[in-house]
Amino acid sequence: MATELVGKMAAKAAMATRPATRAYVTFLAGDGDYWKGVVGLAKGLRKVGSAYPLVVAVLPDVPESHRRIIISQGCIVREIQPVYPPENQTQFAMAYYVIIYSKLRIWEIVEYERMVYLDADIQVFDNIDELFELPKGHFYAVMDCFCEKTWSHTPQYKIGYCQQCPNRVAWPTAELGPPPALYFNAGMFVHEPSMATAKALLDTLQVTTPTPFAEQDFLNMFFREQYKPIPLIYNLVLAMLWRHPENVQLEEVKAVHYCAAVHGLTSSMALYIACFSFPSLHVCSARSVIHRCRGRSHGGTQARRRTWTGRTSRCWWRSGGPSTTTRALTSRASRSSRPPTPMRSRRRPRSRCAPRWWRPVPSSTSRRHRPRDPRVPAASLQWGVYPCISTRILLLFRVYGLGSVAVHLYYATSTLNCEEVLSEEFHYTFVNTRVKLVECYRVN
Ligand SMILES: O=c1ccn([C@@H]2O[C@H](COP(=O)(O)OP(=O)(O)O)[C@@H](O)[C@H]2O)c(=O)[nH]1
Ligand SMILES: OC[C@H]1O[C@H](O[C@@H]2[C@@H](O)[C@H](O)[C@@H](O)[C@H](O)[C@@H]2O)[C@H](O)[C@@H](O)[C@H]1O
Repeated sequence: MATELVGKMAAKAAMATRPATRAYVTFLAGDGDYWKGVVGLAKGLRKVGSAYPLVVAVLPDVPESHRRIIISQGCIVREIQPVYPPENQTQFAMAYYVIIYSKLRIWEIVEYERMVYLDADIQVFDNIDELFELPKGHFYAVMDCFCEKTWSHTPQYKIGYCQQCPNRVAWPTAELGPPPALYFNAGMFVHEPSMATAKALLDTLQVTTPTPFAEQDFLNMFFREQYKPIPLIYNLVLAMLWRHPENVQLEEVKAVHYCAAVHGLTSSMALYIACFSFPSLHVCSARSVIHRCRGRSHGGTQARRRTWTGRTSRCWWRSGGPSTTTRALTSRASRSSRPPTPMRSRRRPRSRCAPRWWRPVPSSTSRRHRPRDPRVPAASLQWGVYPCISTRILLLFRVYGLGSVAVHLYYATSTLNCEEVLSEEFHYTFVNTRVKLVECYRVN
């Protein structure tokens, strides 16, 4: 507690002395729940002792009530005008991407000589102020992944090529020409606002055919020469966990991007909404679901049926470990009955690079000899998962309190060590029709 207080005082002092030429910036549009993501982002940046303010570029349609809340969290609200792409028949990957071109307005916030843009569905778990010290003249962002279904319109997806794992499927240069240029995720980037750049962006946009990933595709085209990849610890797109776990050093992750986290889990969302409105609903623990899954594991060789137990490693969230609520939920939940019907993935999981931190543990290895991470609730240490479970995500939740759902996420994939995930509690908020994970730090 004392260190946190010192961190905050240091951050306030640093903020007071440093010229306000640097700031984080996010984008907020509409009257949906994205403001909650902004609140979570503001709390996260404060909690990690960031020395710079958070500017929120809001479209005119953001209600006054939402603006007041984000201002109360110390954000600087800056209204921007919408930017629309030229009229075109192109289908965006997501219908609402049409408004996200307005993100380009942040180049007009020229009172800052350098800004770090973060989507409102990003949460920061460690200080990332060092990004402001990167050499000027480049566009810094994290490489994206092409493996989610949202990429099904691309040749990369069709042949199973991904820049995150270029050796898995070689790019067929003979048929398709040179491989695609490195492509970044536009949920986080470091940029230098300037009216000249803003004008060049908006003028170029008016003569550029819109594409499925809207402003992300556009920015990748515009900054193709200046783009410099930075480590994924600054923008861990959740899909990386089940697509390229070998590229993820969980203990190093500083910012998590909750996009593509629960695409297409419509029945689970319906389940959430049901629970969301019946506050006393209590659902089972991951453990009973795993036992149930064991009976359902599909395919896979006998060798693969061994119980694998990921090593006990630090959970991502540098908190002091799960709250008492988590422990209570974990232990209490383990007594509950019928688990929800596990989701089945519609597609057979793509061949994956072998996950790094998994290692086969002979069944004789008793739990006694496994190192115990004190921050991970005891219950979750007993869980191993069969790598061949095809179910992608089993969501277990208990509704409590006013409108927040404490969720114990269990990714029943062959790649994720459930200990890392189960050791944390999330607050779900509903962001439009897509459930997003936003860990909202409690109001301090
Ligand atoms: O209705 C919307 C849709 C998007 N956004 C903003 O645009 C960003 C990008 O949208 P989204 O996170 O849905 O994109 P994803 O990374 O999930 O594709 C969000 O994080 C918000 O900051 C918003 O404020 N309102
Ligand atoms: O407008 C296009 C968006 O493109 C990016 O999201 C994508 C990308 O992450 C894909 O890799 C996922 O598969 C996909 O689900 C997700 O929507 C940015 O994060 C977001 O800010 C925004 O620019």
